[in-house]
Amino acid sequence: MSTVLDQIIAGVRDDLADRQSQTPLDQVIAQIETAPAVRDPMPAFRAPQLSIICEVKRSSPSKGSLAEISDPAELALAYAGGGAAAISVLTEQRRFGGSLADLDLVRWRVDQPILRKDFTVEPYQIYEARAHGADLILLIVAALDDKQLSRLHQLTTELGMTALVEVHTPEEARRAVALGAELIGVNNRNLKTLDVDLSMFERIAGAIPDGVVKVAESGIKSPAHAARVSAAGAHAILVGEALVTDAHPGAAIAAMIAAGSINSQE
Ligand SMILES: O=P(O)(O)OC[C@@H](O)[C@@H](O)c1c[nH]c2ccccc12
Repeated sequence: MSTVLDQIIAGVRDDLADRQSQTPLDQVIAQIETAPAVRDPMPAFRAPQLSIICEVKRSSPSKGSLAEISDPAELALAYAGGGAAAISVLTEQRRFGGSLADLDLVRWRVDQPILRKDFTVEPYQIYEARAHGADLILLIVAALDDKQLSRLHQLTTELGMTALVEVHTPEEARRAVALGAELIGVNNRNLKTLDVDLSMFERIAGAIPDGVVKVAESGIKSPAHAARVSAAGAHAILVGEALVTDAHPGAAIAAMIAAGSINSQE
């Protein structure tokens, strides 16, 4: 039976084929020449305080529509004002309502490193991310075999970007570590069923060696949640829904950073 992840990826591949026929790869590669320089997100993630990657997300397969977001750059600026270490922009269209145009808008107005959040399955998407000014891309281990994973990871590094390598099981964490990933995200949401369980991070973080930056992703809605994953070893959290649905996202971010940084203030 096909999982939600399989269905999402089938749509992503269709949309990708359309873009590839409109803009051949050599044109995308030529666009990289004029793209802004890549920003390195790792120093901020390695800082003693809890870092937050704040997500621009209009809708999701689990919740449907979350927020209108007529101006993604305006929202990203509010995130930056609250202390975001990086901004995640969902570019998947069918289920998340995003686009590369959103990425462009945010890139023009915000100085923080930007994650192009999509279901990366082909090198084309990585060139495209770089051409549109992304600094990080997402690699979902559950969606890729080891050969694809290592090819896509290597290309990301060659283009000067950072890969956020996302896992949901101890076996996927083992594969991410074997790849040499320096930034690993534990998704508390199972992309095959969409169930969220905050204890996933706690269960998997211990299997990720020191030196790797650990990100707790999904289902983090409050300062208490931020404190919980920080106590379990998260250097950063990735938050979408709780911020796009909050009237004062900047204040919500500041409260999460404060609650999640108590452990680091020894
Ligand atoms: O909105 P939330 O529950 O705060 O989650 C944000 C982020 O973790 C989530 O959007 C996400 C994590 N991994 C993904 C992979 C693809 C699309 C989306 C995601």
